[in-house]
Formats: sequence, C-alpha cells, structure tokens
Amino acid sequence: MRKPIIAGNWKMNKTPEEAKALVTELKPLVKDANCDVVVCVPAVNFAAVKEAAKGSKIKLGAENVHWAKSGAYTGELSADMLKACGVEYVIIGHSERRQYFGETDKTVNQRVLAAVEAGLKVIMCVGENKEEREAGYTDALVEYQTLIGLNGLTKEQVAKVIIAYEPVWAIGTGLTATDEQANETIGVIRAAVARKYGKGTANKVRIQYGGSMNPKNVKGLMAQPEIDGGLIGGASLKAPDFSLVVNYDK
Ligand SMILES: O=C[C@H](O)COP(=O)(O)O
Repeated sequence: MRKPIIAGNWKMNKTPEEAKALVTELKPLVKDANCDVVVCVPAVNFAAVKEAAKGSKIKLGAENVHWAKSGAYTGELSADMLKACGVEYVIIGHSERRQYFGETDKTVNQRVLAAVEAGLKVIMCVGENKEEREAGYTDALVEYQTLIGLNGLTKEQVAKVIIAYEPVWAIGTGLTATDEQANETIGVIRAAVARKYGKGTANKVRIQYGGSMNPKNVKGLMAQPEIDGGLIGGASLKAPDFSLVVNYDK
C-alpha cells in the first residue's frame, strides 16, 4: 500500500509573517491526517514555516532546486542549501517553470539527479497542455517526460520519487481532469515506469494529481486506485481549505 501524500505548492505567495500565520492555523487542523502533509514554499519562508511547523506533521518543501553544488548561478539555490534550511521535499519541473523559465526535460533530469543525490525527496511534475491533449499526445508526452526526468536513477531511487501528474490546462483554471481521466493518465505514467524499472518499483512510486484539486473534488480523485495524493496550488493558501483536502478521508 502506498501512503498518500498531499502537498501544497504556495507558488509566489505569502510573506514570512503570512506563512507563519497560515502554518500556525493549519497545524491543529491536520494533526490527525492519515497522509504525508507537505508545504512547498518560497525560500524566504523556509525559516518561518520550519519554526511554525515544529511538533506537527507538516513537512517543509521547496519549489525548485539547481543541479550544481555551488557556483555562478545567480538567483538559484542548491540542494545542500535547501537541506541546510531543513527542507525535506522539492518540486522539480513544475509546468510554470517549464512555461515561464525555460525549464526543459533535460534540466528537470539534472535537477532530479542532484536533489536525489543530496537526499531530498523529489516531487517531479509532468503533464500535457490543452493542445497536446486535443491532438492525442497526452500519453506519449507524459511517458517521455517521466522517463527522461528519471533517467540515471537506480530502481531504488526511482521508487522514492513522487511524481505529480498536472494537466497544464487544469492548473489554476478551475477545470479539473475528471476522476477517470486523471486515473487513466496516472496509470499510463505508472506503466511507463514499470516497463523501464520493473513492476515492483512502479508499484512503490507515489503519483499525485494536481490541477484545481480542492475540498469539493478531492474525495472523488482520491478514490481512484492509481491516485496517491495531490499537489495543491490555490487551495493550499487557506488553512481551512487545505486541511479539508488533507483530511479527505474523514
Ligand atoms: O502545483 C500545483 C498546481 O500547479 C495546481 O495548482 P492549482 O491547484 O491552483 O490549480
């Protein structure tokens, strides 16, 4: 059985003061969660979140990581820097990074290798845009993104990676993939992992759905056999909403 994982992705939101308030409010609301609970936050909020989350189930995540150990990469953060700040999880290859910051499958892979090597838990994002879905390329695209992203990892390392399937057309739009659509594409991703790394490995990989997941649709999505959690944007910015998603099984 794979343990579900619900992760918030705050994106470019919240000051440290607001971060502290949100996590302080969230703490008691998620104390009985049956899943792993993570908040991936802007780096300026690491210290505030770490402090506020003390003694709770809430784990700290980052929204990106660079592949180099150190060097002349203005504005970037290394895996060791994240670890030194108490970060446990890191999102890699989010569609907004791919769309606005020139992230490619190759750089996603470089970041995944560096993060895994440093001992961070990776949440690697894949997903098709509207045109790609309409043209019938969804399966081929997510398979490709998944296998390139994981390239160079051992089976044991792959088993620990979390994959987030996020159809780009469902992000921040209020449109959600249907429960069946999300389940089917996540099944395609798992089958691709199984072909390359074996069924045993694929059955251990946790695959989240992301894209307008919220308190209203979480139960249906989480009832699907292939869906092991969610990567939540908008609904992670308010403690009551995020806690309802986290407590989807209650
Ligand atoms: O990383 C989270 C996703 O981009 C989903 O964002 P959303 O829940 O606001 O659609």
